[in-house]
Amino acid sequence: MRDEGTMIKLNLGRSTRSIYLGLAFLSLVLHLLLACFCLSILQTACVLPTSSSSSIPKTNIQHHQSISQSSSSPAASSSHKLPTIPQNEEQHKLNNRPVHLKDKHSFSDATEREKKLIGAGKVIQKVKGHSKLEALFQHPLYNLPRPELREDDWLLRVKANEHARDAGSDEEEREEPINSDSQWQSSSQEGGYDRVTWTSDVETHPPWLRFHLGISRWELYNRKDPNLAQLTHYLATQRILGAVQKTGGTQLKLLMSFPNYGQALLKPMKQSRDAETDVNLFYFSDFERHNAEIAAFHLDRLLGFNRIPPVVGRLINVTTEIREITTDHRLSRTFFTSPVGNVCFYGQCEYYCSSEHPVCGHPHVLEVSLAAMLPDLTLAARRSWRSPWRRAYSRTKLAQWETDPAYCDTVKQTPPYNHGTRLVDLIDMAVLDFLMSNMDRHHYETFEKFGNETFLLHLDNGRAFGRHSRDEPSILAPLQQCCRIRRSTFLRLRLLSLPGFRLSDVMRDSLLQDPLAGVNPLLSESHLSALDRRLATVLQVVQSCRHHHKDVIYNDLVGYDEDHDRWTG
Ligand SMILES: Nc1ncnc2c1ncn2[C@@H]1O[C@H](COP(=O)(O)OP(=O)(O)OP(=O)(O)O)[C@@H](O)[C@H]1O
Ligand SMILES: [Mn+2]
Repeated sequence: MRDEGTMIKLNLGRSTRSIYLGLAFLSLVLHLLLACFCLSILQTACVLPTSSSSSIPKTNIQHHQSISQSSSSPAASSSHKLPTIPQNEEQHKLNNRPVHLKDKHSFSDATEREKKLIGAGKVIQKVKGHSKLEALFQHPLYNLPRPELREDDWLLRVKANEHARDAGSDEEEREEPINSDSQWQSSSQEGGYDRVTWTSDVETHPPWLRFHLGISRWELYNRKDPNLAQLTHYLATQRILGAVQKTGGTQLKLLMSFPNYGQALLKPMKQSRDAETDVNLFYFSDFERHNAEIAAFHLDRLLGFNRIPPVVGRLINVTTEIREITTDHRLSRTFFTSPVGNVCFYGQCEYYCSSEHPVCGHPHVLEVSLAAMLPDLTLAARRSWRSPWRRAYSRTKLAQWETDPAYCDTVKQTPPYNHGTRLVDLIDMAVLDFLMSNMDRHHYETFEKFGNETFLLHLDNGRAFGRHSRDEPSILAPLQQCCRIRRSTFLRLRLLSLPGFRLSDVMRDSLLQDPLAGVNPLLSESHLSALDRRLATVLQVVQSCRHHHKDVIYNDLVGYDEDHDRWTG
């Protein structure tokens, strides 16, 4: 029995061992199969997103996909060169920001959101290859020879520092902070500001300062200046140190300050993007729109004017970035929590500053526009000019230009419109305003330093883009009544009416560069197509002028190749 027992045990032992061996072999084969299977799946998964991202992003999701490939784009990488942006700080702030982006893929970590905040459009253009926007800016009409600038054609120059020998300063130790008599030294004693470490060497200047130093007699910025992208990135990402109400003007706006003395003018989102202005509301009662400020900057740049300070969209936290840091009691007093738990405020101003017209976070996050501030008035005084075609700002009265068909003859004889380019500059502004349906251009400004020989600043565009279903022909009155237009403007307008450069298309492309484009398109399709319709109207008015008058075209392009004229239509 014992032997039998041992036999059985031995037999059992042998068969168990072979069963184990078999099982081990099976599991090995299965593992191998599994590994092969996984590998093949992983490969497909890696290929898929690349192929789908080669198309023009149309939805939010596709948009984010193409942005997520942006880490190596020049826009993104150049931003790392900025000396003033502490990366950790930005990440920290972004991490604290409640997410309300419609990012279905939601890897939604700080880096993703940061990528969204830096020039998304640059990436989109890359993915698309040769975009209409790129083609437009490569056209000769956007690369005309620039007038040679003399010393007094610059708005500001860094004061030569007698003690610091800047010439050929290749030793780093020599980079001293600007001395106390420097015009760039701020008198502000508030805490939190970075120690000023910039010198007369441009490389050390923060983007806002480079913007100020780049303002010339003929334009606010050079479109090709790489500092432009750095400035918008700066406005979109810098830590907010201060927020106070800006006085002057009628509606609520805030002056925001950043660690290295940069400042921006903030206009908050008050209505949804698609809300059309009530037809029964007079133009002077209309709300201001943050997206109109952003879109106006892009449109002005597309028209080749470069007369609007750069404006960028941003999501801010009204609690941590306004309420908790403001020193403005008139502002902080107006904060409250709405019935649904959103943090709101209304500030103190002439129009719409009441609890019936609150600006509300969601519950803390608010869309705003941030415009780069112009140099302080003590450094660069500006003159405000009343527009000859100013509206009556009355429910009953009409202005003279609305009833007098020969009004322009009077204007043409009145200084400064009787000399130089002032009249055609005003007409440029009328074209811009008609395209975006801005009826609120009561004044315009110029820099005092340049006298009458200079460009016109197109500030305050918050009431543009209110209605897309209607056009307002009276905005074109200066063009219609004077029948005069700059040749460069006319040729660019004609170019923008061609399918290859269509205004609505380049505008859509350009607006994709704004960080808020990742939240919602900055202009609805109806507003974009209104631009094409209005452009056609402008060209018709010029056409009809040319039928009835001589001297319609003011030739500011002497020597410009006529072939380009023919080529653009
Ligand atoms: N980017 C800027 N930098 C410096 N100053 C600016 C800037 N934008 C506007 N301003 C100044 O602030 C003033 C008020 O701004 P804005 O015109 O946008 O406000 P508003 O409330 O719409 O004014 P209004 O009711 O008079 O139209 C302007 O007259 C202008 O002088
Ligand atoms: Mn205004």
